[in-house]
Amino acid sequence: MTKIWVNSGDSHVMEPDDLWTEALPPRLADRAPRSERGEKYEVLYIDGERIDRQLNDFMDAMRPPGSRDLDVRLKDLDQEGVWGQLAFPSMGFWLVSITERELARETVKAWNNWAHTDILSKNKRVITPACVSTANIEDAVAEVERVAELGFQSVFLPCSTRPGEEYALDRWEPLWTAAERAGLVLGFHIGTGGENVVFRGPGGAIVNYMETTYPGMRVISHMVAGGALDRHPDLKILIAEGGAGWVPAIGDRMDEAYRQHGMFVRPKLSRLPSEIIRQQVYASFQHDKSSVEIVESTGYRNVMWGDDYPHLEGTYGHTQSTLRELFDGVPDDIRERVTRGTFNELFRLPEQTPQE
Ligand SMILES: CC(C)(COP(=O)(O)O)[C@@H](O)C(=O)NCCC(=O)NCCSC(=O)[C@]1(C)CCC[C@@]2(C)[C@@H]3[C@@H]4C[C@@H]5C[C@]3(C[C@]5(C)O4)[C@H](O)C[C@@H]21
Ligand SMILES: [Mn+2]
Repeated sequence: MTKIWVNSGDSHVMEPDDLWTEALPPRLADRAPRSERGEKYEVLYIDGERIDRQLNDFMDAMRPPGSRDLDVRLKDLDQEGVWGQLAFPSMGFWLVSITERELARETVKAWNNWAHTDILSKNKRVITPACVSTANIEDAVAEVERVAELGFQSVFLPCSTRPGEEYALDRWEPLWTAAERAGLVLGFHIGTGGENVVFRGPGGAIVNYMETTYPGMRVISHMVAGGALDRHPDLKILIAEGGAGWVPAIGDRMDEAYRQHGMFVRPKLSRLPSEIIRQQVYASFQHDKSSVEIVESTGYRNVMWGDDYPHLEGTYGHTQSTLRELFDGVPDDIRERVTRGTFNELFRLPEQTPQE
């Protein structure tokens, strides 16, 4: 049976444990994110703060052979039919929790230098976003300009922000300007920037899974209603791993707010929220049938498949069967759009995806 070749808009690199100890002086490296295996949980330390993270068995469960080895990863990808990946950070996700300016700036720079040297410069199929400081916008702008020169095509940002730092606020404007000017896609990955376990009780595993999806919606409402995307029409944002079926629906609801509460709306927008979403907002999913169905039923086309490799929520080991279930009976142009076209609209891979 011929393979359906796809690009993945949501994958992950697993950083070496000594990334920051190798790159930074001890006075900074000792405060960089590090994880230790506790009795039951992986224990995370960030700038001296201890955070009990994931259940050990949860973390152990997600380990395809190539998680930490690029050459083996490419073999995994050939086996699964994935040509290219936009591979988000793993430990690098926690850099967004650092609020001290120098530590944030230096740990981010070290992460980007590692990704450039060990991933981007060593292969033609896996690219990573760059990290930026969320502690100081000036530093974030400087890093955007630096990584654009190095060939990065996107920037990772957390879906949740600290109170008073919401994305609709003006504080972020220099970063939007720099990212648009550099042509970098803003990649907001779900489950970052806030607590991922907010409910302990019946249904906790599913409730918390949903609780990490909602901040992805909030990113869109802030970036659209706050005017950032209207002011920067060439800026594109990707909500990674949150599914895509709900995107047109929130566009409708924001249009309704824009019209029915027009007397309260500020800033006024040059386009309806749903138009801005259709032109500048992208979303990735792994298994959701609804993410494919809404392309044909609503005409929202910025839907991108993702393998979430090497995470448990991803498709490693069952990618081709997932793709056949998703695209059986789906018109070719929609399958092509979701499996490769949307990715290729946002990112340039040195070597193009093989045709089926
Ligand atoms: C949720 C509980 C504690 C409920 O327990 P109880 O029934 O009350 O005893 C239990 O079921 C559990 O620990 N489950 C493990 C999975 C989990 O932590 N779920 C949280 C919500 S889902 C999530 O946070 C995603 C978005 C999706 C799963 C992978 C995820 C945790 C990843 C994983 C772990 C870590 C966090 C990270 C990036 C990272 C490097 O990879 C994202 O920031 C976030 C992400
Ligand atoms: Mn992911």
